[in-house]
Amino acid sequence: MYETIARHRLPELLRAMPKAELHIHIEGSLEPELIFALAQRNHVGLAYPSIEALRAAYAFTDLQSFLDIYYAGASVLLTQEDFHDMAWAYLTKAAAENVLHAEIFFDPQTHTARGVSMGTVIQGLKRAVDRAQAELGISAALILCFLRHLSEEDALQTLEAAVPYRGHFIGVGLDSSERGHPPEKFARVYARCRELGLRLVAHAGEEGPPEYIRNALDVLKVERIDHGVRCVEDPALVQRLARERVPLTVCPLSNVKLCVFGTMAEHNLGQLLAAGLVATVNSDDPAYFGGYLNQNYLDTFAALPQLDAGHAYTLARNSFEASFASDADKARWIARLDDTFARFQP
Ligand SMILES: Nc1ncnc2[nH]cnc12
Ligand SMILES: [Zn+2]
Repeated sequence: MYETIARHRLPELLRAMPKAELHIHIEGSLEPELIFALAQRNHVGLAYPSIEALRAAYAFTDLQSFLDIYYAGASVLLTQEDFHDMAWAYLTKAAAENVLHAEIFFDPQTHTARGVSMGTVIQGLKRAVDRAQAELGISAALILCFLRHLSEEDALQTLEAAVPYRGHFIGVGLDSSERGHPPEKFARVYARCRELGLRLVAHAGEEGPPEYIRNALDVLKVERIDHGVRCVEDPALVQRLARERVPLTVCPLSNVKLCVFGTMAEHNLGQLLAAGLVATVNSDDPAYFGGYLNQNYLDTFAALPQLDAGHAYTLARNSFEASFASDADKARWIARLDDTFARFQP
């Protein structure tokens, strides 16, 4: 229906279209400038002498090489104000990119292991979420992620520490080092999360095999898969994901920076959409991977010639439909999306 919109208008359209972001680690939005400012404010020492030296270290060979530097960057976060400032900086940028709704991951174990309380993390983030709704008109919700390189016992204790703040987050996810830490390692903690009525997602099929995607669905009973790009290695799984309309939160710039794909031209987003999957575009860790949400859309569409305005519409619509927002909010946002595309029609 929108294929008639000229290719040269795509960048303008991609920027203007309303969209949701469903895969953003808030600690991955921490820009080097803010890392240095918070280090100074909190008297925390850093391993890098300057902002430029830190940024120069952002050359990753795989997920683990990134995670090592990402956890080091998060060490400057100590107070509620720090968590607020980090999330506020992200939400300000997202609102300027026509993101109407963001579902934001946070990694409490990264902070509680350093002696920062669960309340400090969650209340600081929640203040930014509430302020962004009031001052920027952007809707946001928090998703607590368990670190999969740690034990399930640690995840269970983390969940119990978060229960007093149950009203401040909508769901749980699973992130960090994927290989060697399969979803079934977290079966009991996800069962407890289901009892608590939390929404469930998990990273799977980023570096891990298609079996991790299957087990995230069958054992953890997740509602969305974060990344999931390796599903294409298992055609029966692709068929199932399409039939059951399981959303995939794909992160193109991340995938290239972490060498999941050699170049953006080799990314399989076009293949996922052609297979009828409910794929979405997301930024993952924008401060580390070279761009926020619109840059992900722009670079992907520039590199994949088969993607046109019809795909842009599908991706934006998928982002709303795959969100955990109310049906009324989804309908309102999709109406705004339709209005934007109508303006671009020849
Ligand atoms: N891309 C990613 N995969 C797994 N864990 C992460 N934590 C932050 N970004 C991540
Ligand atoms: Zn991620």
